[in-house]
Parts: sequence; C-alpha cells; structure tokens
Amino acid sequence: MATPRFSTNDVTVVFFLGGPGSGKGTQSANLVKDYGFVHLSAGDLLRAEQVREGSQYGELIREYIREGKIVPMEVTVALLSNAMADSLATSPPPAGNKARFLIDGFPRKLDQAVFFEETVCPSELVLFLDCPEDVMEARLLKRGETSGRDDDNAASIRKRFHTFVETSMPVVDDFQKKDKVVSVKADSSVEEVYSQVKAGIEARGLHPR
Ligand SMILES: Nc1ncnc2c1ncn2[C@@H]1O[C@H](COP(=O)(O)OP(=O)(O)O)[C@@H](O)[C@H]1O
Ligand SMILES: O=c1ccn([C@@H]2O[C@H](COP(=O)(O)OP(=O)(O)O)[C@@H](O)[C@H]2O)c(=O)[nH]1
Repeated sequence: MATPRFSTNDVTVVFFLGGPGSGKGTQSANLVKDYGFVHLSAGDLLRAEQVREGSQYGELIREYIREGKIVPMEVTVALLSNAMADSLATSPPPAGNKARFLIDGFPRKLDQAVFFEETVCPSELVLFLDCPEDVMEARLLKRGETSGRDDDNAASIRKRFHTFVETSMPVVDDFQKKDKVVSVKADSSVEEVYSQVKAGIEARGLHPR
C-alpha cells in the first residue's frame, strides 16, 4: 500500500462534514482562531481552481458544482494535498507542535475518504454538523442573496441535498462505526453551536492553542 504523503506524527487532520448550509464555514473561522487550525475548504479550493487562468478543469468544475455533483476526486485531493504542503512550507506550526488542518466539506464520498487517508494523511476525527434540511435551505437562500455562488439557488440546493443524503451521509456513518465522529446539533445560534463544537472536540483531546 502507498505511504501517505504526510505522517500523523507531524500533522493532525480533522474532517469537517455537514449538509450544505449547516454552518461549516462559519464555525471554521472560530476553530481557526482558538485552536490554531489551518482551514482548507474543498469547495473554496475548487472554486479558485475553476477561475484559475490556464486550469484544464475550469469548465468541468463549474458544471459539477452547479449540478450539486461531486467533482472527480483526483482533482480535489490534489488541491487539498498541495494546499497542505504549501501551508507547511510557508507557515509551519509553532516548534514542538503538530500542524492542524481542518478539512471543510470533504470527503463527500466513501472512495474519497479511503483515497485521501491512504495517499495524503489519515484523519484524527470527524466533526459533523447535524442540521435539518428546512433550516439549511433557508440559510442558503439567504446566503444566495449576496454570495454570488452559482449553486445557492433553489434548484441547485435541492440537488446538493440529494447528493448529501445519498452519497455523503454514508461517509459520516462509516466514520461513526469507527467511533471517530463528534456530532453537534447545528440549528441553534452560531454561539450555541460553537460551544457544543468546543465541548465535543475537547472531549477528544483537542485543546486551544
Ligand atoms: N448557527 C447559525 N444560525 C444562523 N445562521 C447561520 C448559522 N451558521 C451559519 N449561518 C449562516 O448560514 C449560511 C450558511 O453557513 P455556512 O457557514 O456558509 O455553511 P456551510 O459552509 O456548511 O455551507 C451563512 O450565510 C451563515 O452566515
Ligand atoms: O470535496 C468536494 C467538496 C465540494 N465539491 C463541490 O463543491 C460544491 C460546494 O461545496 P462547499 O463545501 O463549498 O459548500 P456547501 O455545499 O457545503 O455549502 C459541492 O456541492 C460539490 O459540487 C466537490 O465536488 N467535492
């Protein structure tokens, strides 16, 4: 079997999952501030690649995102892996500490989870935001008024929910069987959700930095 690019002796990877609009990006900002995570959003990396001059994947990414489908994993995993390497090279963690990566919105499919853990780095735990669809839908429609995102419209949102239930929840269920999931109810205020997030990860031994 291939050796992962990064060792868990040097790097702590936390996957951050939850439906579209569950609040991953919002809570990530808090976690970066208090726990020294480097935040890597798979969706943000894909959107940046989509508009990068000379990218051979621009059109493909645009189409997949609008349809709420999952971009072929080789593209996403390469973007994440290279972003981790860049971060380690340009802003390494304080001496004697492991680098902490919060990988937001990934893995969204079981084969992506397996491929990432085999070739990039095994995860330490999975943080999951559990939010009802009607709440997520209302948040996304509101976000769509200003986000400029192609996929924050009613038709794309419906497709994203479908992909989440059919394809991404099995990833959460699989990690749950391995007892790696911290699950937090995400339909209350930002502050309330964050206090549950903190309690959940600290119970797993991750402390502020
Ligand atoms: N707990 C919350 N209560 C109300 N609105 C929220 C909450 N968390 C996030 N939001 C808002 O909902 C929208 C989706 O949140 P975001 O963090 O972008 O979700 P995700 O990254 O999971 O798609 C954003 O406009 C955000 O400001
Ligand atoms: O690993 C990933 C992460 C995201 N996406 C695509 O990017 C979109 C937006 O994802 P993001 O995490 O930015 O937003 P969310 O849907 O969670 O609000 C998804 O619907 C997918 O089309 C993908 O293909 N692979």
